[in-house]
Formats: sequence, C-alpha cells, structure tokens
Amino acid sequence: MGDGPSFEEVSSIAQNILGRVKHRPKIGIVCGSGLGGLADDVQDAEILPYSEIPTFPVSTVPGHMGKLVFGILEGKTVVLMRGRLHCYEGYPMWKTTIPIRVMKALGVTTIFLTNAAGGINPDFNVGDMMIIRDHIDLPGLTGECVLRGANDERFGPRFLATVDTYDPELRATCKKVFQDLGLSQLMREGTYVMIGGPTFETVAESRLLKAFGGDSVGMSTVAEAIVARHMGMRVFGLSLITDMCCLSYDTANHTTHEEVLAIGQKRAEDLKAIVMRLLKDTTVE
Ligand SMILES: O=P(O)(O)O[C@H]1O[C@H](CO)[C@@H](O)[C@H]1O
Ligand code: HPA
Repeated sequence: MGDGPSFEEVSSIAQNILGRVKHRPKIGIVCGSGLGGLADDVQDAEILPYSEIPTFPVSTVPGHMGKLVFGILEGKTVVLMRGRLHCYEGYPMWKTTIPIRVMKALGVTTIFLTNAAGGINPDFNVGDMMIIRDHIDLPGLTGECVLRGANDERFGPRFLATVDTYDPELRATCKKVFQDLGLSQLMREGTYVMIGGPTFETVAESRLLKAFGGDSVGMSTVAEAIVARHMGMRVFGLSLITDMCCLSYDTANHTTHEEVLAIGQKRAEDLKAIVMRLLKDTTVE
C-alpha cells in the first residue's frame, strides 16, 4: 500500500490496546489545543501514553499531552485523545489520523472533535464556540487529501461523499444543549477551514478564507472528520474561537499559541459543560 496505514497495522494497534484496557468505548473525543481538561472528569480512568503503544505516533505540541484516556463520562464509556497530531509536526496527513482509525477498530461509532480555532467571521468573538456545520479541506483541494493513496475497502470506499460529514442530529442536540445551559450567546455555527500550518494566516490569507466562505480556521480536525466518515462513524465538531484573524492591516495583531492555550483555559469549564451534556443526550448503538 502507498500512503496510509495498513488495515493490519491498525488492527494490531487496536489488539494491543484491547489487551491492556477493560473499557470498551463507543464514543471517542479528540481534545483540541488547551482543551485536554475534559479528561480530568473521566471516572475509573485507564490511561495509555501514546509513547507506550507500539507504532502509535506521539504528540509534540504544547497543550497536547499525548495520552489515550479510557473511562466513564456522564454514564457513557468513552476514549479521549488528550492531544492530537498535526501534519505541521512533520507527520504525513494519513499518519495524523491513525488514532481515529484505531478508535474505530476499538468499537467507537461516534466521535466528537474539538479544536481551538481562529475566527474569520467578523461577527464572532473570542470565546465563542462554533458548531462545525461544514468544512473546507484546503490541503485536500490542493492534492493532499488524507485519503490520498491506495484505498483499502475494509476501511471504506475509494470515493467518499462528504456533504453530510457533520451529523445533523448531533448538531441539533448540541444547539439545544447551549440553550439548556444558558450559553446561547456563545453559540455559533459555520464552516471550519483547515490550513496546514504552523504559520498563522497573513492578512491576505485571512481575507481569502473569508471570501471562500470560511467562518473559523485551524490546523486540524478536517482530516480526522474525513477518515471517521470514511469508516462510517458519526462525527460532531466544535471550535473554540481563541483569536480573531486579522482582516485589516490597520488592526493586525500577532496571534500566539500561548494566547490560544490561555483562551482554552479560560473557557474550559463552559466547553466541558457542553461536551458533557452532549454526551449525556447522545444515544449510541
Ligand atoms: O486544532 P487544535 O489541535 O485545537 O490546535 C490549534 O491550535 C494550534 C495553534 O495555536 C494549532 O495546532 C491549531 O490547529
Ligand atoms: N489560525 C490557525 N489555527 C489556529 C488559530 C488561527 O488563528 N487559532 C487557533 N488555531
């Protein structure tokens, strides 16, 4: 096989994990930059550092601890990725999504993807949370789609329809969660654009992404969502807006990763409340 992990490699990682943990999760959660605190509330936790799982890629970015956390959250058996992988760390795109393929092999059917993102939509504010309705796979549009390479039908089809990537029912449930928790003023919905990073956008690039119809921008999530859908999983995505992209040279400021992590910390409790309630209100087969 060319690009992409082999089915056998993914199965072998999953077998290794299944031999070491007792939990059998149906829901997977990927914690975005600075959003790993979700894992603190997991009960009866079993923790596997990525570095202790044979052939599993490791996280190298501050704010991404690099641990799989298995346990119970809101009565649901879950596995959390406390730390994701990004292609700017030097990984080929397919390698950043090995954990998603492994989750499926572990029995996960529904995945919640969270991320820290820049706001492109001028109506957004720092601290808002955007339910992802759609995405723009910028790397994919330029030939670097995560599904590039030989396709193994045991994972999924060669050609994948992506119009319904983000599950409408989960989005509707999440909107109700925002209302029920009195957080409607923070709720946004829109299109997430994936860039390769690690550079933040120039003013001209931000303008381009806005003209494309993007509402938020980040360096993750889209490849994970595509791979999850490739394997028939249900996908939900949520962006925490940690900074606003500069659309004017007059107001240009410098986004930093520290700022991104600080907003993640500040909004951690609200984000946690939303994800926990969404978990509670989500039924899984
Ligand atoms: O998408 P997550 O992992 O939340 O992280 C976001 O935050 C980092 C930049 O500060 C980038 O990695 C960007 O993608
Ligand atoms: N751009 C890209 N990725 C990001 C940003 C941003 O402004 N904020 C957090 N992740």
